[in-house]
Amino acid sequence: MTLNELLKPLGNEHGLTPEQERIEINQIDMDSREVVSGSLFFCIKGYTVDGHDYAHKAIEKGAAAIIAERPLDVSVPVIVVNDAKRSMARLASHFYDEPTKKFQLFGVTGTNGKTSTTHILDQILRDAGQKTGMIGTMYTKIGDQSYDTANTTPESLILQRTFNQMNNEGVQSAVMEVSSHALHHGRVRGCDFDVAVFTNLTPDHLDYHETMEKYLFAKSLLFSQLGNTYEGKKAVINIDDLSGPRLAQLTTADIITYGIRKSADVRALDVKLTPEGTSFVLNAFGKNITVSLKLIGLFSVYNALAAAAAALAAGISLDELKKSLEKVEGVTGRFEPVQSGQNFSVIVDYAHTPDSLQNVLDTVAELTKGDVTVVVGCGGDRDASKRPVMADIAVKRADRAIFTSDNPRSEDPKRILEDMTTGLVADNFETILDRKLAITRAIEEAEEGDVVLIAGKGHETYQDIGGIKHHFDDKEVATEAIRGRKT
Ligand SMILES: CC(=O)N[C@H]1[C@@H](OP(=O)(O)OP(=O)(O)OC[C@H]2O[C@@H](n3ccc(=O)[nH]c3=O)[C@H](O)[C@@H]2O)O[C@H](CO)[C@@H](O)[C@@H]1O[C@H](C)C(=O)N[C@@H](C)C(=O)N[C@H](CCC(=O)O)C(=O)O
Ligand SMILES: Nc1ncnc2c1ncn2[C@@H]1O[C@H](COP(=O)(O)OP(=O)(O)OP(=O)(O)O)[C@@H](O)[C@H]1O
Ligand SMILES: N[C@H](CCC[C@H](N)C(=O)O)C(=O)O
Ligand SMILES: [Mg+2]
Repeated sequence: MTLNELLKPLGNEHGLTPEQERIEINQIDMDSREVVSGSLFFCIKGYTVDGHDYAHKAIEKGAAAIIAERPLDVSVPVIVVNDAKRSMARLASHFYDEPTKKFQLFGVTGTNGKTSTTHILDQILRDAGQKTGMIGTMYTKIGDQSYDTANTTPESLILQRTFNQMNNEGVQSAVMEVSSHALHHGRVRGCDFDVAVFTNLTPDHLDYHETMEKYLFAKSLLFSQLGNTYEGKKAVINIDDLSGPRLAQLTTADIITYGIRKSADVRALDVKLTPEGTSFVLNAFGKNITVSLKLIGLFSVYNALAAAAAALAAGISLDELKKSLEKVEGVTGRFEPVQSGQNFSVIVDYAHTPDSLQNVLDTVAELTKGDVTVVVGCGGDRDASKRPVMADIAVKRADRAIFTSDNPRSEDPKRILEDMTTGLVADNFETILDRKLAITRAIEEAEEGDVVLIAGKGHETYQDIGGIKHHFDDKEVATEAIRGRKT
């Protein structure tokens, strides 16, 4: 594609000579280390460094033109824009010929349940015979091939590149998690969502968004960018959540509500929770069907409803989706039991917000007669306001809490534990900084019928201490501790 053709979405006035307009662009990049001969390089101001400082490196590697937010004294054409990130999102979708217009795109946002909901929806779509793509916290997946990702929702350029690959590989539907950071940063600008799903909104990321109002505002961008009703776009909204009705007001798309407590288009009635699974009557647009899930807890019913409503929005039949819901297995690291022949339960879960910890502890309490010990910490360089709240939930809803390190990142792990426990009035907790020791202690002291809930890191296979990722897997450590017990 020529530079002139590539720049079309930005308007026509770039001050380029006819010769510069004809420059052939064969790749677009935001990382100088990936630039090849003929790349267009975007200078992005990051949190750590400023991409403008890497323009020279990019040119050394063959960049043919630069998009920047200020003029640069370099040997290749520089197109100056007000906001390089926004321009990148628009140009990336154009460069790859608007890939998301060519398949069905589902976006799932909300504080908790995005990964779980996307996995359930993916199962339903696959069972309906579709080739699917997935983008989220755990990986990017195209068909059966998965790729590592650094973010829950990657930067626009990486997103559009991935969508292009999905398109080339014949993907019919893609399901993605859309984080509030991504919405606020404009990473999903240029994504043509067909169905947007809202799970819930509870406190998290307030270091970044500052207030719940601003956090909701960021989430709402997914719904306000959904387009108008004539395009058949659908907004799938949890109407039991306090923010649900507000989001419904912020979109002109068709609305499909789901929930349990209130009247909704897609509703679960007569919910029965057991340690083995969950059953309910699924009432969808007036039609009833019974569903038995292998998934545990009321929150899983919400995730199943969200996925079911999105699938119905996309034309999947109720009978088809019932079959998928009944076979869907839990996602790695989400309420996942660790079994090594012991006579007590060990559950690894990814609860890292107050609401998810509360939900999971309530679920455990409801399903068990024994004592519950929770092992939990809070991540460093993340919302510190949730630390005392999570500690308070832990001591109130478990019989005993062991507070430990999560991913301290650049913070002093002792300080994080102090943030959690200073002012905590309770006598049923202790702090053990070393996560392995904390898990081992909880498991060594468990008695028959008890539950040990290891929360916060779920599927993660590392612990980030001071920016270095050490191998750490809660499930591995728990299995080792169970095997090491004398009885
Ligand atoms: C705070 C934040 O959002 N950071 C994101 C940001 O990193 P950054 O600002 O530090 O980037 P930087 O290193 O300063 O680089 C700036 C620019 O210089 C370029 N560069 C850099 C070095 C070089 O040699 N050459 C070069 O060209 C970089 O490619 C980049 O374009 O841009 C990176 C590339 O896109 C992201 O991976 C990174 O996410 C980090 C990993 C992160 O932790 N983000 C969190 C806050 C986040 O976004 N989380 C949400 C999920 C939240 C949730 O709901 O749970 C998510 O969607 O992941
Ligand atoms: N619908 C829900 N409501 C409340 N808590 C939930 C819900 N679904 C899952 N959880 C809890 O939240 C944890 C994380 O779930 P999941 O990974 O699906 O969320 P997520 O929104 O993808 O999180 P992240 O923001 O890290 O990507 C689970 O381990 C469980 O404890
Ligand atoms: N996507 C979440 C993951 C948190 C996981 C937890 N283990 C932590 O490190 O805080 C975040 O970036 O806030
Ligand atoms: Mg996720």
